[in-house]
Amino acid sequence: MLASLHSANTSQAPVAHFSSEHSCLSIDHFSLAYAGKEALRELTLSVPRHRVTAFIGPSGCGKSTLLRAINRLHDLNESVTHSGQITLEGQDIHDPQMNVTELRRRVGMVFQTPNPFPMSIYENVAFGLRLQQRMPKRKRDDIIEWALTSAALWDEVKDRLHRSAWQLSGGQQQRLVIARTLAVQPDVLLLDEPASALDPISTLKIEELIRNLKSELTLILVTHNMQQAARVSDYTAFLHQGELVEYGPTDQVFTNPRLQRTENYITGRIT
Ligand SMILES: Nc1ncnc2c1ncn2[C@@H]1O[C@H](COP(=O)(O)OP(=O)(O)OP(=O)(O)O)[C@@H](O)[C@H]1O
Repeated sequence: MLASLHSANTSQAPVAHFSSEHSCLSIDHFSLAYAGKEALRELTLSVPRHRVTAFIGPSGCGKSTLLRAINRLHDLNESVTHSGQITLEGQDIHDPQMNVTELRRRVGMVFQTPNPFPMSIYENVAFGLRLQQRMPKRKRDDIIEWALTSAALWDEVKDRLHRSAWQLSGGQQQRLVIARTLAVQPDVLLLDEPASALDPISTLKIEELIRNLKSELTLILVTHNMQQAARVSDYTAFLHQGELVEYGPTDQVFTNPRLQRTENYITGRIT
């Protein structure tokens, strides 16, 4: 899959462009404001399928806002206004035909702090499946084993599936949350600083998991940790003050950025 570079019409940002055949999610001149204050400005980019795309940028540049927009988590916030378009596999996520529950099944979200539900390991992973139509227990058990295996947790929990999820370590809880999200078979996984609350060993496990999961789905990773973005992502987008500054193959963005602003951030001159 080759990314060509072109300039977005409005911002002149160097942007990797993927054909619709390779793109899973497309963001087209998307702007978002909280109570009239712009947090994202005219973002245009497409996210390639079965790759890890990292969003980096200083605090407050709009990374989490973008993830929440992709999941329509701002729907109940009346102060939020937006313009432009986000499409998932060609379908406008704000189209009246779009079922928001189905959107959130197709686009899973994992937050910074692990948030297992106060129930057993098994029930956590089964949670989303129970919202779907009735499923035979045998099939549900198979999916739970598959999701826990995909999240690299099965071997550690297979003998205590009915114990409380809260007995797990922080790193295991985060992998459980990822398993819970995978169980409903999303197309996209949004990860908002998924390892920043974890110790170094747990962080490496999450990074390895992210690299392995791209055979299953498309991943978008928000991280402050540039080494982490360089280690796990295939493409990197640099946001600054709500604008997309640069987007391209991770090696290129980190070793040969096209814009001075990107280099300033990567070398620590913008914090
Ligand atoms: N619910 C909200 N209401 C009002 N303003 C908000 C809200 N959430 C975020 N903002 C503002 O939007 C801008 C972007 O915030 P956002 O959290 O998306 O940035 P970020 O890049 O994820 O930051 P960080 O790396 O610190 O998490 C900031 O100016 C922030 O203050």
